[in-house]
Amino acid sequence: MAPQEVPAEAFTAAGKVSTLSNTGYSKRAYVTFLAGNGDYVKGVVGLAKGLRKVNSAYPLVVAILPDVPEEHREILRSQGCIVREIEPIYPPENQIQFAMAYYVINYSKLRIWNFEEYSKMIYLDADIQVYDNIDHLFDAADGYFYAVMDCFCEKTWSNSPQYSIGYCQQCPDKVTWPADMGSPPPLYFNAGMFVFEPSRLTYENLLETLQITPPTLFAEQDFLNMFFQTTYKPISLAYNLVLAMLWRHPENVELDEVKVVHYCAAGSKPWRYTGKEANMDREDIKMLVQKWWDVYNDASLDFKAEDPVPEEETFSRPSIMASMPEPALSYVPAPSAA
Ligand SMILES: O=c1ccn([C@@H]2O[C@H](COP(=O)(O)OP(=O)(O)O)[C@@H](O)[C@H]2O)c(=O)[nH]1
Ligand SMILES: OC[C@H]1O[C@H](O[C@@H]2[C@@H](O)[C@H](O)[C@@H](O)[C@H](O)[C@@H]2O)[C@H](O)[C@@H](O)[C@H]1O
Ligand SMILES: [Mn+2]
Repeated sequence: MAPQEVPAEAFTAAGKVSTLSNTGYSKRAYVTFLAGNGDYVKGVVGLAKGLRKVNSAYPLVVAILPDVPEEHREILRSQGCIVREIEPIYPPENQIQFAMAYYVINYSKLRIWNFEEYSKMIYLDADIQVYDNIDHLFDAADGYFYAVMDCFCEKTWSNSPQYSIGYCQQCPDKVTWPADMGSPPPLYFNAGMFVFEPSRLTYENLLETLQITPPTLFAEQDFLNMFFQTTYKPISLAYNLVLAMLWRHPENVELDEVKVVHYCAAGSKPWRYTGKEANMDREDIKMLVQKWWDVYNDASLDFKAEDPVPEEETFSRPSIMASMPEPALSYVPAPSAA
């Protein structure tokens, strides 16, 4: 276990915040994000079925942008998802060009901090699959932001200072950080999976801070790393295997112990996998893509009428909250990101 990781026992019963499963104000849920009318909806369906397969005790909330078509919303409801429409969020209008265009849509993820009827949530990208039960992560101590450390070695990082000197936090001793570049970057997480506590106050701080934070390469992932730098707790990569780790840092990966797989490497999205991109012809990649399809195609994992019905899609906030206006935000209808 890398020294910086939170020991597994941190998630044991000791210090459990609440024994109520999902009633009252200690509700818990998984949450993902869906934008556009493209095929990421398949990712969400796969995730909903994967969570059912591992007998998760908690529902899956899907935060959707207005451009998600009704047909896709219906598919998600029929799979037992709680569908919640959110408004897009863009960084300051005049600075969007500094983030890689593809990622700008991901700033809208920040809306999930406003789902305050939940006390704890686990965010999962739609290109993630859960192969072992991870409900115990909900018992992690409050007050921290839990996520898995990312890797800086893929080409997507080519415009970053880390990449330019061949530094990666996954092997910090390989290339020492040069003194003339200041102190080494703080531990940096992949924002495709994280454990967090929704809160109106945090939500407003996030949005206010965003308005004065120039966008950078990895858009909301960079922003979240800055915002949660002092409360970030690294957890084992078993909870978010960024696929590039298989060829960039195989010595850090114990594939048999991986619970969550993140299909973020170029060409690895199962629903559009061709096997033609770099590394996509690896046997482990082919196995993991097939594993995703096995869940997606398993009709026995479809939501059934006798399954516990997900909570209402809308909720009544205590009166004081209902009267609080949404913070003024400049946003434009999001382009379909699909
Ligand atoms: O057209 C899109 C692009 C992205 N996403 C959502 O935004 C997340 C982040 O994008 P992606 O996973 O492609 O980024 P990566 O992890 O590959 O960098 C996805 O998992 C989806 O949940 C989406 O719904 N539609
Ligand atoms: O908007 C920025 C995105 O940044 C992250 O993806 C990156 C990161 O994983 C790099 O390390 C990879 O090299 C790269 O391929 C991949 O796209 C998150 O997974 C995604 O949810 C989202 O936050
Ligand atoms: Mn992803």
